[in-house]
Amino acid sequence: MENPTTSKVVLLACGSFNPITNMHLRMFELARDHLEDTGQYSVIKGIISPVGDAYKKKGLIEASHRVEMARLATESSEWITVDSWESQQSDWVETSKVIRHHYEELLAREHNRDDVDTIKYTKKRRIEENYIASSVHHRKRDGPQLMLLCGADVLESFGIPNLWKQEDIAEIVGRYGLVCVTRSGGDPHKFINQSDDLWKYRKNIHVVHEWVTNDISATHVRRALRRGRSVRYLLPESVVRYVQEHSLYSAESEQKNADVVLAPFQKYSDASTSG
Ligand SMILES: Nc1ncnc2c1ncn2[C@@H]1O[C@H](COP(=O)(O)OP(=O)(O)OP(=O)(O)O)[C@@H](O)[C@H]1O
Ligand SMILES: NC(=O)c1ccc[n+]([C@@H]2O[C@H](COP(=O)(O)O)[C@@H](O)[C@H]2O)c1
Repeated sequence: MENPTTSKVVLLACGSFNPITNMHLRMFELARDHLEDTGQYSVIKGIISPVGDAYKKKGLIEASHRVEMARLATESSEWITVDSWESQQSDWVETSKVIRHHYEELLAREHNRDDVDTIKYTKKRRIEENYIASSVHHRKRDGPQLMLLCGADVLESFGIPNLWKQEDIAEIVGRYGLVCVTRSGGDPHKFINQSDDLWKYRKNIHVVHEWVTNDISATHVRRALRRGRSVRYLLPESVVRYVQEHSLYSAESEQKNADVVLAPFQKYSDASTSG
């Protein structure tokens, strides 16, 4: 049964997922436990959104493979899903726009649910229209919240000059909210403290401490694969099989986009640091 005192949350993780690792999946579990422990939130869904090919990061293999691996990895999860909308766009989509897209989808889904509920309700009890309208309004206010889920490296990347637009950071953190999982070497609390912009929105930033030092990274996995080393237990078994079947990640694939001088996400000229 839904607890009426908690806010429903959908977690959205954006990244290359090149390939998806066990740590990406663990990040969702850690975030859900952390938010639900506060007694204020109930996490209803997790969305993995792999970036499109136009991101042009070095070594980024085709989105179709990355999406498929993420699908295999989440097959057994009851709440983590994969969404390919971002990966199918021909141009790179800034993260703020990806969040906006998913938020609109959530609202549309809620709206449809409200419509169905309203019809059922009217049929059953024939309550006056204005009462129904007010209950629909109430539900909207209590609709799910969308939060961006990321590792501490992404939060700290907010401080890299010309990487993120200041208004995008304000929108992501101020309007939606952020759940940030610690990663070895980083100190998100210190970073938030040193940034005036982030400090302003500190109540919307949930830092989740990962006590088990776990530095699995996709970079490490790709390196092991091109050296013919085992990646078992770093990735879900189904993903290990997929990588083998399609002979993914070689010295050659690591050179993809190596000649791209400035990738699209590095091209802002009007951006400034997060303060
Ligand atoms: N070990 C980890 N601990 C915490 N967060 C992580 C970890 N690995 C990945 N993440 C987070 O998962 C999201 C997607 O990550 P991404 O696809 O860039 O993986 P990555 O392992 O950092 O990749 P790469 O090594 O290719 O840069 C990011 O928010 C990233 O910070
Ligand atoms: N300005 C922006 O919106 C911006 C800048 C850099 C990275 N990103 C996003 O952050 C994620 C980072 O992923 P990687 O760490 O794999 O590069 C990607 O989803 C990327 O689209 C967004």
